[in-house]
Amino acid sequence: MHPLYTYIIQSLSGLYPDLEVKALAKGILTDVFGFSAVDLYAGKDRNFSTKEREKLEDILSRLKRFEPFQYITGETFFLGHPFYVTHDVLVPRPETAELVEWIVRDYASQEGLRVLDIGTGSGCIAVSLARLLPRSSVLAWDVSEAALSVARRNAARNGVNVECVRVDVLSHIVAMPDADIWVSNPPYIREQEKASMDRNVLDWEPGLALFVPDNDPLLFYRKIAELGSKHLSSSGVLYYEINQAYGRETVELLRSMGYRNVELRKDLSGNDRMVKAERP
Ligand SMILES: C[S@@+](CC[C@H](N)C(=O)[O-])C[C@H]1O[C@@H](n2cnc3c(N)ncnc32)[C@H](O)[C@@H]1O
Repeated sequence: MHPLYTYIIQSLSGLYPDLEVKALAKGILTDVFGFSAVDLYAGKDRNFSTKEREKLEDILSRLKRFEPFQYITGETFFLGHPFYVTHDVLVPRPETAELVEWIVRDYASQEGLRVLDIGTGSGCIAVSLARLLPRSSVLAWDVSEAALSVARRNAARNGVNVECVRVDVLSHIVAMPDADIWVSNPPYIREQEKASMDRNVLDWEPGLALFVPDNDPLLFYRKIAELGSKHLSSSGVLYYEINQAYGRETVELLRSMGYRNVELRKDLSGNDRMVKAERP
């Protein structure tokens, strides 16, 4: 094993689970410093400049403060494709990829769909749907202009068109688009859950993307469903990523608003995570 690999492991040991420390050590040396995995495991030496050494120390000190590795490198992969991430956007999660896969399976044979992604963040959902649904037109909303600029860069990076517009979905919206699919992974963590959250999320990811008031955890789901019941196309479908603690409540909310064929699904970890519902 390369001595730098061992050095990184020693520096981070005890701060993260062992497997994660190993993954970080490999990620730092291969993704950031361009080591090949073979050279790394063979312990093959290569010149490591003073500048590289300084950069490594900077990365380690940021990891010691639990900054997510994706923010340090400025990018991540979602459904196998590269996405820029900054502190203005949530790091895309694997559960969200499962939601995108559900939509793509449902609409595999259809072309020219109109899609609206509400709370687009990095644009991971919007950009992936633009890439995977042939000839679709995709509109992405977010209240954060900084997030929208990341989403625009990600659309360009992945070679797709996504129209990114600043909209506060909780306020009065003047122009509602016609769309066949509405998808949203809105903020859904209650303030009271902060106490049990990992520091890498709590200290570093944008609060605007995460939290809802304790007394109204379904705030975004209700508001978006209200708009959808009037403005989704007549055969339109709503897809949500949800808080695992609120599967039943979200389903009941949508049924009570007249949505049809409401379906709740679990993610790969077995938690209630996604809901699909047809327009009333
Ligand atoms: C949980 S993040 C999801 C980001 C991305 N769609 C994903 O799945 O990784 C929620 C997003 O909703 C945005 N947001 C928060 N409040 C909003 C509002 N009132 N109107 C529109 N977007 C909002 C946040 O800026 C954030 O980007």
